[in-house]
Amino acid sequence: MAPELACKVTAVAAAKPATKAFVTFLAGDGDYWMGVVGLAKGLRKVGSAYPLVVAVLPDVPESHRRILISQGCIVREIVPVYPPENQTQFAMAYYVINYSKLRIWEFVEYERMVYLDADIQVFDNIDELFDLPKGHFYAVMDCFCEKTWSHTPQYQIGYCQQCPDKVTWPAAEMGAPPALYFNAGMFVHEPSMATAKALLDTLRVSPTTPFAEQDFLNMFFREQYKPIPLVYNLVLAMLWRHPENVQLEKVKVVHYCAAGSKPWRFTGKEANMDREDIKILVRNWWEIYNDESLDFKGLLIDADELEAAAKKLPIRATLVEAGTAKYITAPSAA
Ligand SMILES: O=c1ccn([C@@H]2O[C@H](COP(=O)(O)OP(=O)(O)O)[C@@H](O)[C@H]2O)c(=O)[nH]1
Ligand SMILES: OC[C@H]1O[C@H](O[C@@H]2[C@@H](O)[C@H](O)[C@@H](O)[C@H](O)[C@@H]2O)[C@H](O)[C@@H](O)[C@H]1O
Ligand SMILES: [Mn+2]
Repeated sequence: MAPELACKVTAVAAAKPATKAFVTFLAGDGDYWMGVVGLAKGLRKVGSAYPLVVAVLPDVPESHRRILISQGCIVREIVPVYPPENQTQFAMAYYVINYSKLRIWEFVEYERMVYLDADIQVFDNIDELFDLPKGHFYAVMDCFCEKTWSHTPQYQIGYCQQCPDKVTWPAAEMGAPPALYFNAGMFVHEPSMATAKALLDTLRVSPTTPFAEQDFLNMFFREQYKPIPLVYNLVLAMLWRHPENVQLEKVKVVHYCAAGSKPWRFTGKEANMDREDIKILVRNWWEIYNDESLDFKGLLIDADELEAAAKKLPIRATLVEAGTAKYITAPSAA
């Protein structure tokens, strides 16, 4: 075996198994796979040391799974989680599938994971999040000012946790103000079968609510929740709702969650989508998505082995066959 290859293989073989990883969620046969590819390339661009796991529902087509594997992702199929009898109108009808995110607590081969929605892009290295003290649930505070919150008392009186002094919470009439509430598009968690079971057992007896699994996670982790700075999950509405809280040049993670802001289907026609800052953020997403230098290079594998990989076997092994020195590097930054 060529000496330079031997050291490569040794280096890979010696690499510790990944006990930390980013994880995202993919459902359906629509275009969110483009968000996952963008995220995988973004994490590679910032030189993250951890792989990207993609929890896919059974309805994600093989063709999309192959694309994700070719970008170095570790594809894991999950069993869908359906909420109890659906008594409520979700803020967005498709939110019903988002309860399946809860399966990522079952990924117990990882001791720590950072969850990122597929409509998120990472523009600066955030690996430090994996080393935050254990025992807490870390996520960024959300904003209550968008119309999607019109069902809530805080929206009706113009109260938002992002500016608690602007409209004082009328405790006398309305009791205690709402607990700090996080956006569930990004969070740091510790997989555990006990937590996974407790989540599903609790879900079974919890009423569904407009923000689906986001509301549920806020209720479940209410005592452990620790806010982390907004730079780790810029919910786009903050740009026009609370610009005083945003220093865009310091933002590390952008969450394209505002209506009409998904970069891969951006038209610029919806409210606020004609803003210069939004157009720049969408352009920045596309620059990463289209950058071929960020494509995953480490996969030297023929079709039948890709077939095996597409059957959700995580690619971590080093395959070296005498004669045909083929090897797969463990996905580094996804
Ligand atoms: O058709 C869909 C809708 C949602 N998602 C996943 O569910 C997450 C939450 O949905 P979304 O980000 O659209 O919600 P928002 O943050 O905009 O409220 C997405 O980021 C994807 O990871 C998906 O894979 N396919
Ligand atoms: O299923 C509920 C979803 O709720 C959240 O999105 C909302 C929330 O951020 C609101 O505050 C915004 O107003 C809204 O635009 C945005 O879509 C999460 O981002 C998403 O991952 C998912 O949990
Ligand atoms: Mn999102």
